[in-house]
Amino acid sequence: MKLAVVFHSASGTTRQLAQAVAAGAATEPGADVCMAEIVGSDIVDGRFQNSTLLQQLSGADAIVFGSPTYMGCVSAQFKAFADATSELWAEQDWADKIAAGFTIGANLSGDQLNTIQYLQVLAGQHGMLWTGLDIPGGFSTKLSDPAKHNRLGAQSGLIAHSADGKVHKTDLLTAYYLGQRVARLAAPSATPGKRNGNARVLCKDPVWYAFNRGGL
Ligand SMILES: Cc1cc2nc3c(=O)[nH]c(=O)nc-3n(C[C@H](O)[C@H](O)[C@H](O)COP(=O)(O)O)c2cc1C
Repeated sequence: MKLAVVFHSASGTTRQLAQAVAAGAATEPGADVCMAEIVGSDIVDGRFQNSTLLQQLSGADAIVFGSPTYMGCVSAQFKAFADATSELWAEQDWADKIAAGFTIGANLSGDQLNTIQYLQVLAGQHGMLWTGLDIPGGFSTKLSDPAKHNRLGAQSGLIAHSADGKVHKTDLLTAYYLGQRVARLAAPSATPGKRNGNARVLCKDPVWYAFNRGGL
């Protein structure tokens, strides 16, 4: 199973989340995970021109989209990438791939949800199958989750917040979990509507990469 994380990041916080998503996805047995970063030189005269990256994504079973929130939506660089997928859209090349998304903003309520919803619409246009987070913020009565994943409580995708350029450990752990979840759902053994194998193991310790498989 191949999973790609495609993202844009100017100052590195979205990149850290992307790395965490990829690391979480890599824990799924048989997962082949790649990071695809959208960079300025991919964009020529306002158009995203990196056809190699697009081909790479077409070969994936699951794609996780990541962008910083800029002015209440994805960054211009991410949007240039999204516009360039229109030829693939015409063929519905990405139909039935699993999709998910994440974003980060400097304000606690900095309109990040609109970014997630844009990513969800993008996935919908491609006929992809969107997956969010199955963690109800701090309100779970069934989960033992001392790390308090999904601290900001968004479930359509991961919303993170950083006021100082540092990424909160819990946001990284939630990104890691999102990667695990997407990889698990994209795995050939996945059964729709059922959790399989080692599903839904939350980290007990909010330390980056201190993944504890004895979770639940
Ligand atoms: C042009 C621009 C627009 C931004 N707009 C928003 C915004 O609408 N809401 C928000 O919460 N943060 C906003 N931010 C802050 C960024 O989302 C935040 O710094 C983020 O961590 C940057 O991600 P990066 O480190 O991956 O580049 C904006 C930053 C820039 C440069």
